[in-house]
Amino acid sequence: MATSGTGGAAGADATDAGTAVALEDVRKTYQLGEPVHALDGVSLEVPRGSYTAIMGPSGSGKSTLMNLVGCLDTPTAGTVVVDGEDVAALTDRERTTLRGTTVGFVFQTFNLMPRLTATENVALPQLFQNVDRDQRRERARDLLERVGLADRTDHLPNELSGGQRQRVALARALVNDPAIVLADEPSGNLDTDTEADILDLFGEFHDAGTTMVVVTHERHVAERAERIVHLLDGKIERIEVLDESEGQQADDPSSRDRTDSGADD
Ligand SMILES: Nc1ncnc2c1ncn2[C@@H]1O[C@H](COP(=O)(O)OP(=O)(O)OP(=O)(O)O)[C@@H](O)[C@H]1O
Repeated sequence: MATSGTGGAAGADATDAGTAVALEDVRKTYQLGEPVHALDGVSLEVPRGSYTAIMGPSGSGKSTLMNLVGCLDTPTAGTVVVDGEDVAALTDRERTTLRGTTVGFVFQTFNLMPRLTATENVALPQLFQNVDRDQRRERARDLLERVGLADRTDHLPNELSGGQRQRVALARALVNDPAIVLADEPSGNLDTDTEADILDLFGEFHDAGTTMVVVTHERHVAERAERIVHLLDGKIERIEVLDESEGQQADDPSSRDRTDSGADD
């Protein structure tokens, strides 16, 4: 299950209960003067409960891909299916609901509310979940403790360091226990110890069944995943299967370091 063995069959499996995210021949073109083909025919299946890293040079389309999977944007062509839903077929309201309940998004810019404390920021997404105030605060404080901020719960964002803000954003992304966590450069601002704590936390969520998709420039961060999708010029260059922990790919040398034919035109 660590990788799609069938390449271009993403669409066929799009509503498969075992698939968290399916992209089929996805294109995203920005029209700013000269058209920019940020994604140029990407097909990818992300199995439920898997841990995927996305790597690639600056401008290769990583953030564009994450925005599509996070239901923040729609493709120019092709289909994006998240948790069984074709994102393009949803109304704005349905897309917002899917984003709020199924996906936890850790942005490169943290988007914290400046006038809310760390606890209030983390508790915010639960407002849409019918959780009462005390429970919201308790859950938020618990997560802040898990990201190492037990002593900063009442601080405002501008009273926190960049790395601490990053951890508040992470706690907020996890607060609704989303089925899919998307993280764009999650450890960019963190010192080595904090980074290790965050990556351990990702590992815990993955062990508990959460689907993890992490964009990173750092090889050691990517190596926490089961596979690395390498993007180049808006296309999947290759998919590298790591999968040390599961052992299920160990007998299948053909699945290592291979090119996913479904990703190519
Ligand atoms: N809103 C936009 N309007 C126009 N062009 C855009 C827009 N967003 C991204 N692009 C262009 O699309 C391409 C892919 O950008 P994207 O942000 O997805 O790359 P990336 O791999 O995430 O890069 P980085 O590692 O630098 O964050 C780039 O050439 C970028 O300039």
